Amino acid sequence: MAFRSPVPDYLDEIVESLADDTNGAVADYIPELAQADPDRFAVALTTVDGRTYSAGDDDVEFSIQSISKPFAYAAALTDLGLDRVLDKVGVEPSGEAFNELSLEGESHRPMNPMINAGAITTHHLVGGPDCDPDERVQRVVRVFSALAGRELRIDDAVCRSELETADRNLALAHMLRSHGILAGDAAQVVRGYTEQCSILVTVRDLAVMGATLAKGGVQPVTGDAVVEPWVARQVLGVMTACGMYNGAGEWLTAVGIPAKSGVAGGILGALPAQVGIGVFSPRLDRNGNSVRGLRTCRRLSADMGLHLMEAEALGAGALRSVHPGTLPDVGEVLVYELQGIIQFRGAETVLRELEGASESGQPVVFDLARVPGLNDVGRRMILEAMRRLLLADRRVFLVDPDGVLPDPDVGDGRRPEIVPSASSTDRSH
Ligand SMILES: NC(=O)CC[C@H](N)C(=O)O
Repeated sequence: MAFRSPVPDYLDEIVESLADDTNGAVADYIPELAQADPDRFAVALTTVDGRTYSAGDDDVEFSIQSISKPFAYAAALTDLGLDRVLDKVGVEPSGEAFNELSLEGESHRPMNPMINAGAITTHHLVGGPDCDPDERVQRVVRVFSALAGRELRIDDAVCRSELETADRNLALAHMLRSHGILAGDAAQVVRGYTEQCSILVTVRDLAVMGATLAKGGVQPVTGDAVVEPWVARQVLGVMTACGMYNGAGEWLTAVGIPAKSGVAGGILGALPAQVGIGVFSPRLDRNGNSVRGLRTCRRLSADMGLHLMEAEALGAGALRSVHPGTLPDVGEVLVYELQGIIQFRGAETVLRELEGASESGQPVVFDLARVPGLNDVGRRMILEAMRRLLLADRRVFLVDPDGVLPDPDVGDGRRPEIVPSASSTDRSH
């Protein structure tokens, strides 16, 4: 029998075991959402290397609603840069409901882009101040589609229905205009924001979009760099601080997955460097979060250790061994054999070991054959180690069969000498 991964079985089990929780109620302040089938339930998980697992009603589309907020924020950051966005919208949790007019004291900036006041302002920032309103919505749809890796569309019925009852958002927009935060026509901006909220997604779309944030802006299936790494980081930071409205502190400690919910019943999760998560179940709790969606996230966090603050030995053992070896025409060398992804923590163990090593003057070999990659800090720290060794007149060699340290210029034009490998004499681990 063919091997089957237990991951989809695990997701099936979650859906089965939570299916009979019928607590909560579908949102009815948007008439069209009140029509939703309350029993729908789906979960999807996408790894940062692009594999999606899903269970339940994973092909049912629903309107993205407030889950559009982090992605529109990403688009605004991309279009205007951090400073111009921060000028208009803050990054502090409001501790209030999503539709409160939570403005900061002096600046009158909305507290953050995850509440409606901030999201309406953010929508208007997309494309810059001179962007035509329809073009702005098109830009939002394009960015969301690139994140999801497929052409997304707006549900006109949901949009029309919400616009008929949009007094609250219109009021927010007018207040924002009166404070000079919002420049556009209030009705026009609310229309655009509502269209943005009416974009249809499935849990699989959300999981992939979340995985894109978790992967520093690179869509894990298409490989496209949809947003820059600093944008993904900024968005995840804001989701962590403000994503779950008034429950932010409880959520961060108990679940620890940067997340965003929407009133149609969707929840987006994104755990940096690991996974994106999408859940859908229309019955909501008092805060407007999907009841089964929240429980699903709790299960994933508890069962799979998917928690931001989980400090398991990531990057441990970066220095696999230090051992004497020989190189043809060179003779005795000291081999530093590295392994795993090299980040600050791993590189630091290498630097520390070099510091402790005797002043033998022996040539040093950095063996990266077991290193799949270095992040920017890891790369700079290893190159700096090489630079200091070269300055001290040590010969430095690099074993890098996979080219994980391309162009190893140590900063002053000097480079380590490239060798295929050093044969070890006495291996001592
Ligand atoms: N929390 C939500 O999903 C709210 C989104 C909805 N479109 C609104 O603005 O009211």
